[in-house]
Amino acid sequence: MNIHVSNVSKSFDHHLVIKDITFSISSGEICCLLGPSGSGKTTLIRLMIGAIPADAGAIHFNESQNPKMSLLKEIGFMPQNDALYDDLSAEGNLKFFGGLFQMTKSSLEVRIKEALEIVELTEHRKKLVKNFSGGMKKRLSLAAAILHSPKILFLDEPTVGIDPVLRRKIWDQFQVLKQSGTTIIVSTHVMDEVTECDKAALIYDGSLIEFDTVANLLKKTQNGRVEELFFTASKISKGGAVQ
Ligand SMILES: Nc1ncnc2c1ncn2[C@@H]1O[C@H](COP(=O)(O)OP(=O)(O)OP(=O)(O)O)[C@@H](O)[C@H]1O
Repeated sequence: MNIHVSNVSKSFDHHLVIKDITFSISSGEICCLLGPSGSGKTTLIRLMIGAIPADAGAIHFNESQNPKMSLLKEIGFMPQNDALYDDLSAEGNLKFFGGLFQMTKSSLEVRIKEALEIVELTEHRKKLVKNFSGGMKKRLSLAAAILHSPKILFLDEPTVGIDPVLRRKIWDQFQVLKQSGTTIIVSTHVMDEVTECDKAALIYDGSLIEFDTVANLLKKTQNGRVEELFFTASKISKGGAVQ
């Protein structure tokens, strides 16, 4: 599904935190949201999934404006802070989330098995989540987000606390999802992950200061290094030109 964000703004307590943001992402693209802490990445994701209403502007998935009930099943969301039930097992959590998406018993069973394999939690499926490490919770959250095979996947810092080997595996999985047409929006502070993405949105203090392909953005930096994108962001925000 394509995503169109048009002139979206959002304030909290009279403080404007998302400022007239417009961009588009095509089906099967991976777009990362880059910006310093507090720049508005999570808020933008929450606006896109329809968890909070925009004060102005609109968000469309293909031709349909979100939020819309019929679009719910098309959206997968992995929040920054895991939204899991501590007193349920890994499998119990996935059954619960699958139930929300009204998956049939048989497809739920198949998808739980697949999702647990992807995040390497098969052997821990019966364990209560309260006994999970932070990284295991993160992986289970990811399994919950992809369980219903959403057409759009929103990931808010998905690999924090995950070791490099599994992070590589998870990104391989994102690339597989992309190949099958899933559109992925991911906020990240991990530099290596930026080069996995097709497009990047640089956000600073609630404004979209750059939106382009990662290849084009890297060409605009002084040394072609991903880290420079962050410095670019702050230079632009201070009125400096991109060198
Ligand atoms: N529910 C809320 N009520 C009031 N202010 C909020 C709320 N949610 C976010 N904010 C404010 O909006 C701004 C953007 O926050 P947001 O969490 O979107 O940033 P972020 O880029 O995701 O940061 P991080 O990288 O640290 O997760 C911050 O100033 C934050 O304090």
